[in-house]
Amino acid sequence: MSALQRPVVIGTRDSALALWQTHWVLERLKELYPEQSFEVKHIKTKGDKILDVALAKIGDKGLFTKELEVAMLNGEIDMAVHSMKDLPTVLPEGCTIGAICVREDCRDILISRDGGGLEDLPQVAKVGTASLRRKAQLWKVRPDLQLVDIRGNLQTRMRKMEEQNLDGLILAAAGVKRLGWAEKITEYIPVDMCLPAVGQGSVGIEIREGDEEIGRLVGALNHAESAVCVRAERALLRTLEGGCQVPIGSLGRLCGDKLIVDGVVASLDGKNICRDQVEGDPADPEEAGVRLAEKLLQQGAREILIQVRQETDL
Ligand SMILES: NCc1[nH]cc(CCC(=O)O)c1CC(=O)O
Repeated sequence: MSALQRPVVIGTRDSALALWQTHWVLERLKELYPEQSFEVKHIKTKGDKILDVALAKIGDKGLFTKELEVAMLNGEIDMAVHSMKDLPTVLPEGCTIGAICVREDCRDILISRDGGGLEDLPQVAKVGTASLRRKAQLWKVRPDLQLVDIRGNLQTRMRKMEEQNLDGLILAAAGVKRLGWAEKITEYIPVDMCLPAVGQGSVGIEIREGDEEIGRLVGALNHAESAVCVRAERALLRTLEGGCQVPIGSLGRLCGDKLIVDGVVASLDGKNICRDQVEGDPADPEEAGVRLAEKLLQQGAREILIQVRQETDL
């Protein structure tokens, strides 16, 4: 591919994790297109500015992505690098996903003060997580835990764990590993116990719809297997109309020539949990995601979601 006669501008949030992910994308692009010049532009999002309110209460879709999309549609940047899990399932008009990159470990992890796993935490231990999805699923196995809201970027959360005297912290493995803190992980939480967030562990590149040059450039970073799994998960979430404020988890996996998709919808207290699995065709991941969502809705997820929306007042 011939180089564009101008630098290609990559937009990113400025958290340490976002920068790590953006530099990973930048390095891959430079390897692929040594003749092309690139620039990185940092953009603050609403989610980076409002740090003292629980995400479930802000409840705003695109909290970590909107300012980047505006900059992209204005032509200030050519692409935006996101954690797929922060990217809403419906994108603004004019925006599209150019690539879903190879997925890191998709699991949630525990960092505990005493170095043990979930089972070793003392009764009524205080554990930090802001995610309703994690709370609901963990309460099912450890109803005694005090799960306290904790927000901010990864460094902030680690600091708050000390300051607030928490016994543990639940985070996504991908972010912790990317920041080089893998040795702090005291347990990988099995996905059978806690299904990850839709898209967790995968980095996505959003581009302008119809921008063929940029589309070709970033298309090379698409990882077919990861993309199939994440597309199925996103179809499930879109069908359930859940945002980060609703306890929904999902994981797509390729097993031979089959796509296996798991999904969960939970009440806020974790007492009512609806979880199931479907098998689908990797050639049509959306069909599998939608079918699983409909199956869950029939099995009680509809009532759970109505109740969650009332309780979170959104
Ligand atoms: N909600 C914040 C967020 N967005 C993406 C990640 C981790 C990296 C990933 O899932 O790709 C995190 C931190 C966390 O949940 O611990």
